[in-house]
Amino acid sequence: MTNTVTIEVKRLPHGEGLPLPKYETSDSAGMDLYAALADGERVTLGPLQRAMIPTGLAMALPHRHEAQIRPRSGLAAKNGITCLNTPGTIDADYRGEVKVILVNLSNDPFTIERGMRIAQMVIAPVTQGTWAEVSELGATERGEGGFGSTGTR
Ligand SMILES: O=c1ccn([C@H]2C[C@H](O)[C@@H](COP(=O)(O)OP(=O)(O)OP(=O)(O)O)O2)c(=O)[nH]1
Ligand SMILES: [Mg+2]
Repeated sequence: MTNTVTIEVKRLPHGEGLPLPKYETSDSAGMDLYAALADGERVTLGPLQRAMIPTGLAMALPHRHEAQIRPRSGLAAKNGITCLNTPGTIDADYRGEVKVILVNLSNDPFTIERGMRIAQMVIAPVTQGTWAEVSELGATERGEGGFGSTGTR
């Protein structure tokens, strides 16, 4: 059974008329976010250009949850479009508009219009950490090895 939590959502004026994000299939992890640009407005990203795209939504996530804004693989594979700060973090206490920072990593311009599904949002539980300061950390098999220390094959 899929876990669900209820998310309060407020449509901002420029979000009116767009559907609320939804899961495209029954077991999808992410809901696709729509670009809430004005009717007829176009944002064209040239190579390596970025833009913050409005979603027209503000939300109140449940305590101890976050939303992760992730790229859509189709846009990445076909058009080189990804989220610059992936995964973007939406904090549970954020009440502003959710925005998507897109960047064009291809050599061709890419145009975004109202209603395009530009990214996806995954809801995830959050664990906060508290520090326990020590003078020595416990020994492990890995130790300080990292960054390829185990080889490539
Ligand atoms: O892709 C994103 C990333 C963040 N946010 C919003 C929600 C998030 O709760 C807030 C802060 O994000 P973050 O902590 O990543 O940014 P910051 O640069 O650390 O800003 P702040 O100082 O406001 O925390 O900005 C978005 O709308 N889209
Ligand atoms: Mg922050």
